[in-house]
Amino acid sequence: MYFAKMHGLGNDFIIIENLEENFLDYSKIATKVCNRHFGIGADGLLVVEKSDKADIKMLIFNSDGSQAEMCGNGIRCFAKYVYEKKIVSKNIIDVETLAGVLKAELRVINSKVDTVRINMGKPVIDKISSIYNSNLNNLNYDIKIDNKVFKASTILMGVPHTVIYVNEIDENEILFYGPKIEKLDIFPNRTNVNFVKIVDEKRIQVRTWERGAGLTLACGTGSCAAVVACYLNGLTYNLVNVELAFGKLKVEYIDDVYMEGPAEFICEGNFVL
Ligand SMILES: N[C@@H](CCC[C@H](N)C(=O)O)C(=O)O
Repeated sequence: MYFAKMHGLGNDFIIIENLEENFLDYSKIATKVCNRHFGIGADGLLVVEKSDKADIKMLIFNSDGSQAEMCGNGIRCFAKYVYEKKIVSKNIIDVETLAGVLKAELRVINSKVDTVRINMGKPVIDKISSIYNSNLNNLNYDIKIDNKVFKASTILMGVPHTVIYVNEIDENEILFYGPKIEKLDIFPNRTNVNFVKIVDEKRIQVRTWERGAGLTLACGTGSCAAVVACYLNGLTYNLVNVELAFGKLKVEYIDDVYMEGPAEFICEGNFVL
Protein backbone atom coordinates (compact mmCIF):
# COMPACT_ATOMS: atom_id res chain seq x y z
CA MET A 1 0.00 0.00 0.00
CA TYR A 2 1.30 3.47 -0.90
CA PHE A 3 1.98 5.84 2.01
CA ALA A 4 3.54 9.24 2.65
CA LYS A 5 5.08 10.26 5.95
CA MET A 6 4.66 13.89 7.04
CA HIS A 7 5.06 15.99 10.16
CA GLY A 8 3.79 19.21 11.70
CA LEU A 9 6.48 20.52 14.09
CA GLY A 10 7.65 16.95 14.75
CA ASN A 11 4.17 15.48 15.36
CA ASP A 12 4.45 12.79 12.67
CA PHE A 13 1.89 10.92 10.60
CA ILE A 14 1.59 8.17 8.01
CA ILE A 15 -0.95 9.17 5.33
CA ILE A 16 -2.81 6.62 3.21
CA GLU A 17 -5.53 7.06 0.59
CA ASN A 18 -8.73 5.05 0.41
CA LEU A 19 -10.77 6.98 -2.14
CA GLU A 20 -12.46 3.79 -3.42
CA GLU A 21 -13.67 3.11 0.12
CA ASN A 22 -12.39 -0.48 0.29
CA PHE A 23 -12.82 -2.22 3.61
CA LEU A 24 -9.61 -1.65 5.60
CA ASP A 25 -9.06 -2.16 9.32
CA TYR A 26 -7.54 1.30 9.98
CA SER A 27 -7.01 0.65 13.67
CA LYS A 28 -4.92 -2.45 12.92
CA ILE A 29 -3.00 -0.62 10.17
CA ALA A 30 -2.28 2.27 12.58
CA THR A 31 -0.78 0.05 15.28
CA LYS A 32 1.34 -1.75 12.67
CA VAL A 33 2.71 1.19 10.65
CA CYS A 34 3.08 3.63 13.56
CA ASN A 35 5.30 1.25 15.56
CA ARG A 36 8.76 2.86 15.73
CA HIS A 37 10.62 -0.48 15.89
CA PHE A 38 8.56 -2.87 13.76
CA GLY A 39 6.78 -0.39 11.47
CA ILE A 40 7.47 2.94 9.75
CA GLY A 41 7.06 4.91 12.97
CA ALA A 42 4.64 7.79 13.63
CA ASP A 43 2.34 9.32 16.24
CA GLY A 44 -0.73 8.62 14.10
CA LEU A 45 -2.31 7.42 10.86
CA LEU A 46 -4.25 9.84 8.62
CA VAL A 47 -6.67 8.44 6.03
CA VAL A 48 -7.86 10.31 2.92
CA GLU A 49 -11.47 9.40 2.09
CA LYS A 50 -14.14 10.91 -0.18
CA SER A 51 -16.70 13.17 1.48
CA ASP A 52 -20.29 13.88 0.55
CA LYS A 53 -20.44 17.11 2.59
CA ALA A 54 -17.00 18.71 2.10
CA ASP A 55 -14.13 18.67 -0.42
CA ILE A 56 -12.52 15.66 1.27
CA LYS A 57 -12.62 13.62 4.49
CA MET A 58 -9.81 13.09 7.03
CA LEU A 59 -9.78 10.24 9.54
CA ILE A 60 -7.18 10.08 12.32
CA PHE A 61 -6.03 7.05 14.34
CA ASN A 62 -3.52 7.26 17.18
CA SER A 63 -0.47 4.99 17.28
CA ASP A 64 -2.29 2.70 19.78
CA GLY A 65 -5.06 2.14 17.18
CA SER A 66 -7.69 4.34 18.90
CA GLN A 67 -9.64 6.72 16.66
CA ALA A 68 -9.68 10.45 17.51
CA GLU A 69 -12.19 13.03 16.27
CA MET A 70 -9.60 15.58 15.11
CA CYS A 71 -5.91 16.40 14.91
CA GLY A 72 -4.53 19.93 14.53
CA ASN A 73 -1.05 19.14 13.23
CA GLY A 74 -2.52 16.29 11.21
CA ILE A 75 -5.07 18.45 9.38
CA ARG A 76 -2.30 20.86 8.20
CA CYS A 77 -0.32 17.89 6.82
CA PHE A 78 -3.51 16.44 5.33
CA ALA A 79 -4.39 19.72 3.55
CA LYS A 80 -0.88 20.02 2.09
CA TYR A 81 -1.03 16.37 0.99
CA VAL A 82 -4.37 16.57 -0.85
CA TYR A 83 -3.32 19.84 -2.53
CA GLU A 84 0.16 18.77 -3.66
CA LYS A 85 -1.07 15.32 -4.75
CA LYS A 86 -3.77 17.15 -6.78
CA ILE A 87 -6.62 15.34 -5.02
CA VAL A 88 -8.20 18.74 -4.27
CA SER A 89 -7.14 21.64 -6.50
CA LYS A 90 -8.23 24.56 -4.30
CA ASN A 91 -6.29 26.61 -1.79
CA ILE A 92 -9.19 26.91 0.60
CA ILE A 93 -10.27 23.35 1.38
CA ASP A 94 -13.25 22.15 3.43
CA VAL A 95 -12.19 19.06 5.33
CA GLU A 96 -14.74 16.72 6.91
CA THR A 97 -13.58 15.34 10.27
CA LEU A 98 -15.42 13.58 13.10
CA ALA A 99 -15.38 16.99 14.85
CA GLY A 100 -17.20 18.71 11.94
CA VAL A 101 -16.22 20.35 8.64
CA LEU A 102 -13.16 22.60 9.08
CA LYS A 103 -11.65 25.12 6.66
CA ALA A 104 -7.97 24.89 5.71
CA GLU A 105 -6.41 27.94 4.05
CA LEU A 106 -3.16 27.15 2.25
CA ARG A 107 -0.36 29.67 1.72
CA VAL A 108 1.17 28.45 -1.51
CA ILE A 109 4.62 29.54 -2.77
CA ASN A 110 5.79 28.23 -6.19
CA SER A 111 3.10 25.49 -6.19
CA LYS A 112 4.24 24.21 -2.78
CA VAL A 113 2.29 24.68 0.43
CA ASP A 114 4.32 26.73 2.90
CA THR A 115 1.99 27.18 5.89
CA VAL A 116 -1.62 26.23 6.56
CA ARG A 117 -4.19 28.19 8.58
CA ILE A 118 -7.07 26.18 9.99
CA ASN A 119 -10.37 27.44 11.34
CA MET A 120 -10.54 24.96 14.21
CA GLY A 121 -14.13 25.88 15.10
CA LYS A 122 -15.48 26.77 18.53
CA PRO A 123 -14.06 25.32 21.72
CA VAL A 124 -16.63 23.68 23.99
CA ILE A 125 -16.12 25.14 27.44
CA ASP A 126 -19.22 24.08 29.31
CA LYS A 127 -21.59 21.18 28.69
CA ILE A 128 -18.75 18.75 28.35
CA SER A 129 -20.14 16.05 30.59
CA SER A 130 -19.22 13.40 28.00
CA ILE A 131 -15.55 14.15 28.60
CA TYR A 132 -15.70 15.58 32.08
CA ASN A 133 -17.61 13.62 34.65
CA SER A 134 -17.83 16.21 37.40
CA ASN A 135 -19.56 19.42 38.48
CA LEU A 136 -16.32 21.29 39.21
CA ASN A 137 -15.62 24.57 37.34
CA ASN A 138 -13.86 23.01 34.36
CA LEU A 139 -11.93 26.22 33.55
CA ASN A 140 -10.23 26.38 36.91
CA TYR A 141 -10.01 23.44 39.27
CA ASP A 142 -7.41 21.40 41.13
CA ILE A 143 -6.18 17.94 40.18
CA LYS A 144 -4.56 16.10 43.08
CA ILE A 145 -2.30 13.13 42.37
CA ASP A 146 -0.24 11.54 45.10
CA ASN A 147 0.78 14.63 47.11
CA LYS A 148 0.93 16.97 44.14
CA VAL A 149 -1.77 19.56 43.30
CA PHE A 150 -2.04 20.97 39.74
CA LYS A 151 -4.16 23.94 38.62
CA ALA A 152 -6.14 22.69 35.61
CA SER A 153 -8.68 23.58 32.91
CA THR A 154 -10.53 21.14 30.65
CA ILE A 155 -11.83 22.11 27.20
CA LEU A 156 -13.14 20.19 24.19
CA MET A 157 -11.24 21.41 21.11
CA GLY A 158 -12.51 18.72 18.77
CA VAL A 159 -10.87 16.28 21.19
CA PRO A 160 -10.67 16.45 25.01
CA HIS A 161 -7.84 18.56 26.40
CA THR A 162 -6.74 19.25 29.95
CA VAL A 163 -4.39 22.17 30.52
CA ILE A 164 -2.01 21.89 33.49
CA TYR A 165 -0.35 25.18 34.46
CA VAL A 166 3.35 24.75 35.36
CA ASN A 167 6.27 27.07 36.17
CA GLU A 168 8.69 25.02 34.05
CA ILE A 169 8.22 22.34 31.39
CA ASP A 170 9.76 19.21 32.89
CA GLU A 171 9.75 16.10 30.67
CA ASN A 172 10.10 13.70 33.60
CA GLU A 173 7.07 15.26 35.28
CA ILE A 174 5.07 14.91 32.02
CA LEU A 175 6.07 11.26 31.64
CA PHE A 176 5.11 10.54 35.25
CA TYR A 177 1.87 12.53 35.64
CA GLY A 178 0.66 12.65 31.98
CA PRO A 179 -0.56 9.01 31.82
CA LYS A 180 -2.08 9.23 35.32
CA ILE A 181 -4.08 12.39 34.46
CA GLU A 182 -5.09 10.95 31.04
CA LYS A 183 -6.88 8.07 32.76
CA LEU A 184 -8.47 9.81 35.79
CA ASP A 185 -12.08 8.71 36.50
CA ILE A 186 -13.39 12.24 35.80
CA PHE A 187 -12.47 11.73 32.09
CA PRO A 188 -14.75 8.98 30.79
CA ASN A 189 -13.15 9.20 27.30
CA ARG A 190 -9.63 9.86 28.63
CA THR A 191 -7.99 13.25 27.97
CA ASN A 192 -4.95 14.73 26.27
CA VAL A 193 -2.79 16.48 28.89
CA ASN A 194 -1.03 19.76 28.03
CA PHE A 195 1.65 21.10 30.36
CA VAL A 196 1.65 24.86 29.83
CA LYS A 197 4.17 27.50 30.88
CA ILE A 198 3.07 31.12 30.44
CA VAL A 199 6.08 33.17 29.32
CA ASP A 200 4.14 36.44 28.89
CA GLU A 201 0.75 37.60 27.55
CA LYS A 202 1.76 36.77 23.96
CA ARG A 203 3.87 33.61 24.44
CA ILE A 204 3.30 30.24 26.02
CA GLN A 205 5.23 26.96 25.94
CA VAL A 206 3.31 23.69 25.59
CA ARG A 207 4.26 20.00 25.75
CA THR A 208 1.55 17.39 25.47
CA TRP A 209 0.99 13.89 26.76
CA GLU A 210 -1.41 12.63 24.09
CA ARG A 211 -4.23 10.21 24.58
CA GLY A 212 -3.32 7.15 22.48
CA ALA A 213 0.18 8.34 21.50
CA GLY A 214 2.11 9.37 24.64
CA LEU A 215 4.51 12.33 24.75
CA THR A 216 4.65 14.01 21.32
CA LEU A 217 6.77 16.90 20.05
CA ALA A 218 3.74 19.10 19.34
CA CYS A 219 -0.05 19.04 19.53
CA GLY A 220 -2.20 21.40 17.44
CA THR A 221 -5.56 20.93 19.16
CA GLY A 222 -3.70 21.05 22.52
CA SER A 223 -2.05 24.37 21.61
CA CYS A 224 -5.47 25.81 20.71
CA ALA A 225 -7.06 24.52 23.94
CA ALA A 226 -4.15 26.01 25.92
CA VAL A 227 -4.63 29.46 24.35
CA VAL A 228 -8.40 29.39 24.97
CA ALA A 229 -7.89 28.34 28.61
CA CYS A 230 -5.13 30.92 29.24
CA TYR A 231 -7.15 33.73 27.63
CA LEU A 232 -10.38 32.91 29.49
CA ASN A 233 -8.43 32.77 32.77
CA GLY A 234 -6.99 36.26 32.05
CA LEU A 235 -3.42 34.97 31.70
CA THR A 236 -2.75 35.88 28.03
CA TYR A 237 -4.16 37.87 25.12
CA ASN A 238 -6.31 36.07 22.55
CA LEU A 239 -3.48 36.00 19.96
CA VAL A 240 -0.58 33.91 21.19
CA ASN A 241 2.62 32.35 19.84
CA VAL A 242 2.72 28.80 21.11
CA GLU A 243 6.24 27.43 21.46
CA LEU A 244 6.51 23.68 21.02
CA ALA A 245 9.66 21.56 21.31
CA PHE A 246 10.81 22.38 17.73
CA GLY A 247 8.89 25.41 16.48
CA LYS A 248 5.87 27.64 16.83
CA LEU A 249 2.17 27.81 16.07
CA LYS A 250 0.21 31.05 15.89
CA VAL A 251 -3.16 30.65 17.63
CA GLU A 252 -5.92 33.24 17.69
CA TYR A 253 -9.24 32.96 19.57
CA ILE A 254 -11.98 35.20 18.19
CA ASP A 255 -15.17 33.23 18.76
CA ASP A 256 -13.69 30.51 16.51
CA VAL A 257 -10.10 29.41 17.07
CA TYR A 258 -7.55 29.83 14.25
CA MET A 259 -4.25 27.95 14.13
CA GLU A 260 -1.45 28.60 11.65
CA GLY A 261 1.75 26.63 11.17
CA PRO A 262 3.93 24.48 8.91
CA ALA A 263 3.53 21.00 7.42
CA GLU A 264 6.34 18.98 5.82
CA PHE A 265 6.79 15.83 3.76
CA ILE A 266 9.38 13.38 5.15
CA CYS A 267 9.27 10.45 2.71
CA GLU A 268 6.98 8.16 0.74
CA GLY A 269 6.95 4.47 -0.15
CA ASN A 270 4.95 1.24 0.04
CA PHE A 271 4.25 -1.21 2.82
CA VAL A 272 2.68 -4.66 2.83
CA LEU A 273 -0.66 -4.86 4.67
N1 LIG B 1 -1.60 15.45 17.77
C1 LIG B 1 -2.90 15.88 17.58
C2 LIG B 1 -4.03 15.25 18.33
C3 LIG B 1 -4.23 13.75 17.96
C4 LIG B 1 -5.39 13.08 18.66
C5 LIG B 1 -5.21 12.89 20.15
N2 LIG B 1 -4.10 12.07 20.49
C6 LIG B 1 -6.50 12.33 20.75
O1 LIG B 1 -6.67 11.10 20.88
O2 LIG B 1 -7.37 13.12 21.11
C7 LIG B 1 -3.03 17.37 17.30
O3 LIG B 1 -2.06 17.93 16.75
O4 LIG B 1 -4.07 17.94 17.55
